[in-house]
Formats: sequence, C-alpha cells, structure tokens
Amino acid sequence: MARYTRVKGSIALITLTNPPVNALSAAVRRGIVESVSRALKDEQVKAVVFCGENEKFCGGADIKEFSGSVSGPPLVPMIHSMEAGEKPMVAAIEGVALGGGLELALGCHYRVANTKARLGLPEVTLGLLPAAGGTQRLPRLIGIPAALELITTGRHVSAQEALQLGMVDQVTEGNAVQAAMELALSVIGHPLNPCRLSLRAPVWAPDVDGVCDAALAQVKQRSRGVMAPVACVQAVRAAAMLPYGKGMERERQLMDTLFRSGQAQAMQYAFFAQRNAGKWILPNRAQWNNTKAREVQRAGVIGLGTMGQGIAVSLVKAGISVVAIETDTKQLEWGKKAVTAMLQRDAQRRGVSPPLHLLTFTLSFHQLRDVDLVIEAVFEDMNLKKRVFSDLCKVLRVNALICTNTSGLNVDELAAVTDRQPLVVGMHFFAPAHVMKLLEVVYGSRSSPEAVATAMALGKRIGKVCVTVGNCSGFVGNRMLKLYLDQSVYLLEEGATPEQVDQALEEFGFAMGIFKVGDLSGLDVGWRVRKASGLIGPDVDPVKPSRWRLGRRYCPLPDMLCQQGRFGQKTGRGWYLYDSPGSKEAKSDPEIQNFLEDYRRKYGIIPRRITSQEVIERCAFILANEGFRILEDGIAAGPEHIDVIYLFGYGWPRHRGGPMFYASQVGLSVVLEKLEHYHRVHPDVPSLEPSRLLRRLVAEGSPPIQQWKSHIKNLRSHL
Ligand SMILES: CCC/C=C/C(=O)SCCNC(=O)CCNC(=O)[C@H](O)C(C)(C)COP(=O)([O-])OP(=O)([O-])OC[C@H]1O[C@@H](n2cnc3c(N)ncnc32)[C@H](O)[C@@H]1OP(=O)([O-])[O-]
Repeated sequence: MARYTRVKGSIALITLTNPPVNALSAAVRRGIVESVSRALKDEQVKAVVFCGENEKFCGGADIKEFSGSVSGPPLVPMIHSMEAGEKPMVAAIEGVALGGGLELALGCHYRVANTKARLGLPEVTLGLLPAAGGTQRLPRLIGIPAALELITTGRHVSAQEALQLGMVDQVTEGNAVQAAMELALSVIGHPLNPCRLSLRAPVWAPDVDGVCDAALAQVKQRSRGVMAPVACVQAVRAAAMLPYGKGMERERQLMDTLFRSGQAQAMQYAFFAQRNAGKWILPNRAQWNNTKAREVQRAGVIGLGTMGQGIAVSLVKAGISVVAIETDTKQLEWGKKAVTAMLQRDAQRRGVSPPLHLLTFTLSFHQLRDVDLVIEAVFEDMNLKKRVFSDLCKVLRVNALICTNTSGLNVDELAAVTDRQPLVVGMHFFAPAHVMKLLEVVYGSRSSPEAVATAMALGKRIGKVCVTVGNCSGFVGNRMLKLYLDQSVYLLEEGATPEQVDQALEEFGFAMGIFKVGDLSGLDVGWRVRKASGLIGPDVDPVKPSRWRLGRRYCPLPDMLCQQGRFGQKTGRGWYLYDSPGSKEAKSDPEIQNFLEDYRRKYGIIPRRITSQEVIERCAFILANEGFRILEDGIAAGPEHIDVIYLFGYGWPRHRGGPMFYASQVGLSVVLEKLEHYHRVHPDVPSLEPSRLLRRLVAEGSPPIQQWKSHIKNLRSHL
C-alpha cells in the first residue's frame, strides 16, 4: 500500500504504508507504481517525495514473500521508471532505508535523511545481493571500494556517515519529509540526468581489479563457503567493468542463483528464528505479550571471575548500576581492574567517557540491600551456589530477583534453598559475557512469569539474543554440546587428528573447529565439571583409564591431556601448540600425534581413515538428535529456539540455519538412516540411537521444519 497526497500545491507525497517497517510487499509495490504514474501524469505536480509511515522509510523487500511465488510489479522496472520520470523525485529517509528500501531511494534523484536514520544494503545477511540495482547504482554514487565494503558486510551506516560517503544529499535534525519537500521545490526545473545514477560512470578507482580481488579474498576468508558475499563482489565488479544495462543483467543472473539456494533459505530462516525467539511462551501459556517485566535499575553481580566481569560490563554499559561482590580483597581488586579496563577500552573506542560511576566494588553482601536483581556468577559448584543463595536471602529486599549464571546445574534445587522460589531464574551467559550475544533464560518449575519476563527484558536491554529454556542438566546448549564434544573425541580415538576434525568443521562453516574452541575456553573447565560429576575419581586407573564409565563409552583423552598440564591457550599447549601461554595461533603439535598413536596402541584400537563427511554427520546429526529429545521433553519451545541458541552461542554457521534446520534441509530420513548406521557401528554410544521424535517425523513423511508444530503436541513455535 502506498498513500498518495498532494501537498504544497505542486508536490506529490507518496507514503509507503505497511507496518511495522513498510516492507515492499506486492501491495506496496503496486501502490508505488500507481502513485508514480499518477504523479507523472498530473500536470499540477512538479516534484515527488517518497516517505514511509510512522517515521520509517522502508525496511526493504518483504522477506516473507521470498518463500512463496512472487507476484505484483517487480522492483527493478519500478525503480527504473521512477529514475526515468521527468519530475524530480526525492526520498525522505527517516528510521531505516535498508535493502530494497535504499535501492528505492537510490532510484530517486535526491535523498534527504534524518540524523537518526540508518541506511544499508543488508541482503548479504539473508544470503542474497541487492538485486534491485543496488550493486550497480551504489558504486556509481560512492565509488567501488566503499560500495564493496557496504554490500559485502551488509553494515548499516548512520545518516552522518551516509552524508560523508555521498549516499545522501542532506541530513536534517528535523523532519526529513519537510526538508525533502523544501529540496524538491528548490530543484524543480533543474536537469535530471546528472542525478540519474544509472547514467553515471562508476566513481573512478585506481586498480579496480586489484580492489575487487582483495575484496574477494577477504570475503572468502571471512565467510568461508558462503556464496552471497562472493556474488556481491562479482556484481560490484560488473558495475566497474560493464555498462549499466549489462551490469544489471549480471546482477540478475547472480541473484537467480542465490535466490534458489539452500544458503539463502537458511539465512532467511535464521532472521525470523531470531525474532521468534524473542516472543517467548512458557508451558503455562504465560508469554511475552501478556506478562509485565519489572524495571531493573540496580543489580548485583556475585563473583568477579571471567563470567562475572563480562556480566558487570554488559549491565553497566546499558546504564544499570552494579554492586559487584567478591570474597577477598585480592579477587576484588583483580576483578575491579579487569572490569574498569574493559569499560575504558570500550569507551575509548566509542569516544565517550566510561560509566565507572555506576560501579560499586565491595566485599560486603549488605551493599546489596536495595538492588532489584542479583546475578550469581560464582564457581560451578552446587553447594557453593546454595550457600550464596541462602546468604542472599538474608540481605536482599523480599521482592528482589535471584538469577544464577549456572551453565547447567538444577535451577529448582538452587531455588529451593531460598525464601522466594518464584523469583529465581537462570540467566546463562556465554563467555566472554560482554561479547557473546546469547542468553539462555532458564525457568524452573516454580519460576514466575514475571521473573522470566524481567530476565528476558534485561537481556534484551543489554543487547543479548534471549531464549527461554526449561530446566534440565545443561539446559539446551550445553546438553547438546556434551554429545558433540563426545563425538569429536571418539573420532580422535578412531583415527582422526584434531586438525582433521577442525578442518572439516571449519569447511562446514564454523569459524573455529571444536578443538581450537576447547583450547580457547580452557580444557580445565570441562575437566573440573567431569570431576564434580563423578566421572573422574580415585578409583580410575591412572595408567590405563577405563573407556567405559556410567554404563557407556567414555573417552579419557581430554582428562589425560589435562593431567599433563595442557589446558589450551592459557598454558601454551592443549590440542595444539602455541608460541607462548596466552598466544592465539594454533600450530600442529607432533607430541599430540604421538600421544594419540600411543593411546590407540595401548587400547588396541586400529586407526582408520575418517572422512570429512563422517565428521560432519556425526557432529551435526548428534546435535539434531538431542535437539529432538529436547523438543520431546518440552525444554525448548520450538526448533527455531534451539537453532538460535546454536547460532548465537556456539558459532553454528548462519548459512546452515542451525542444527534443526540443517536436519530438515538434509532430509529427516537421511538423518535417521545415518544415525541408525552410526549407532549400529557404535552400540556403546546411546546418544547415537535415533530419538523417538525423529523416527515419528520420518514415519509421518519428513515434514519441513515449518510444519513440525502440527506434528508435535507440546511445541510452542511461531514458525
Ligand atoms: C530484488 C530484491 C532485492 C531486495 C532485497 C531486500 O530488500 S531483502 C530485505 C533487506 N532488508 C533487511 O534485511 C532488513 C531486515 N530488517 C531489519 O533489519 C530490522 O527488522 C529493522 C532494522 C528494519 C527493524 O528492527 P527492529 O528491531 O525495530 O524490529 P524487528 O527486527 O523486530 O522487526 C519488526 C518486525 O518487522 C518484520 N520485518 C522486518 N524487516 C522485514 C522485511 N524486510 N520483510 C518482512 N518483515 C520484516 C520482522 O520480522 C518483525 O516482525 P514480527 O516479528 O513483529 O512479526
């Protein structure tokens, strides 16, 4: 829909009306085509201004339409006829001009933006390229290097940066529509050809080929195996080398390939999955839009280890006062130094002063008496956490929330030691907590909807992607991770090396293989957890530790590594070798090869050749299999919630959608068949046995992920 009004006698104002972001749906495109034609025919009209309702210019093409059959007027000829029109057209950009929205503005002869507006071509993040002329017009406006950077990253720029780049003609602090109308009146009668970007030659750049080659190398390294950034570079190269018409043809060809690709489907699924996860819903049907969150102005953080430091930094950056507690002066000083340094670095980068006045560092729990909420981030030890929880109840206001950052302990058991079970929830951050986007909000059996709403709102306020999850060992993310880790070390036992496994995972799209991640996070962390859970104890033979524990296969390799003091990057040695403790560049270590060979010899294992395909199947399908069990247990509300957790917390590649989407895309019957095969070969690994839900879905015809909710009773999915 587009509203046509005549203003100031001679201006046609065309308002895009498709809340919430005025996406260019078929109806909007139809409205624009009709309105432009009317404006061009009306002799009283001397200029045209485009704007969006509710101070949002346009969020781009309607992504929901991409999965159906495309109808309505296509964007390319629509924008072309605007540009070719014989009356000046001005875009009044407020809020956002993204994707097709910016391409529409580039088809106008002039652009005016409000200071708060953001502009960009984020199609690459949806597995596409800006195929409504964006790859051809933007380089002609701002030059090849700047266009390459914006189009291959999908980065949004501020109005001020857009002005510096030359993307807009004017920036106003006031109403962009008023300013655009004034500009429109002032340019009536001016020649339009210089403002028609399709008629311009691209802004000249020395060594265009070299610039494009460098961009190609960069995107290939940054987003290994992802098609869209490569296609973006190819399209911009065409803008530099070919006349406009031929460049448009190239843009269309490249888009045709991307549009049909599984990668684009995965990335568009990820876009909606992220938004769906914010619309949380509990088993009792309390949900995001019927539950009020409490306001949080003051928070306590207990424990200033790595997690506590990151949590404190995230809260303070969002303007929340923090009382940070440690048990002894040395730890407190250490934590204070680290938190202050992080905030100072961040403030310096952003050219502002660090909000240190919001921080209180203390050894005294009494300072917590007027906080609204506490996040406990002490050692992962149930008894210690219980002590902290009962001590907190002695000082906190009766209505203050108590949240635990446990990565997998029983939230109900912790809540039981408090005087306020409904006000206890898990807030599981991921390390480093001020950087990682994911937050699992764990509801216990007694957690109140209000407590969940408050934790979700707080998470959103500090910039996290929040997902509600039920209470079980490891919640969603770590429950699945444990089995994935198990598979990776079983692969080593059977003949693979850490390098082989990591390479296969990196080629699949993970930024880092699982062994490199282990070295980065510290191998001692899991070792401590295994000791606490009774998997390692005095009865384990130190010379030839058992490969069978608690009734299933167990791989002692990670424990043996830790016994040698190989904790990863922090000790300079882990699955890989590092130049010195703390350095980041992982190098193959011949000692690890010998260690693995000795190990196999000791246990009589005959190594075999392991293919990348097997690595991916065993790692990815074990994740999906456990995901199905999690859905069966009602721990996650829908498959998209599991996928969001893996995308934002565990580095799952976005162009593969998430483990559940990947399983759906590969085909559930294929996943079932592979799991059956691997379980037959490894009967001592019960987690490889296909889940009941997977079997049922296959029996019911392997429906695509969007239809699972009609097959699974307890799903609370918005897909
Ligand atoms: C030839 C083709 C070439 C062109 C290709 C393109 O243009 S590709 C497109 C290039 N454009 C982009 O990639 C921009 C994508 N969008 C964004 O980046 C952000 O939504 C935002 C910055 C516009 C607003 O952020 P915010 O935090 O204020 O709000 P929010 O993010 O929560 O969204 C609110 C609601 O709007 C919905 N929705 C949003 N956009 C679209 C859309 N284009 N379509 C449909 N729906 C869209 C969103 O799902 C949500 O719906 P819900 O859950 O309420 O039912």
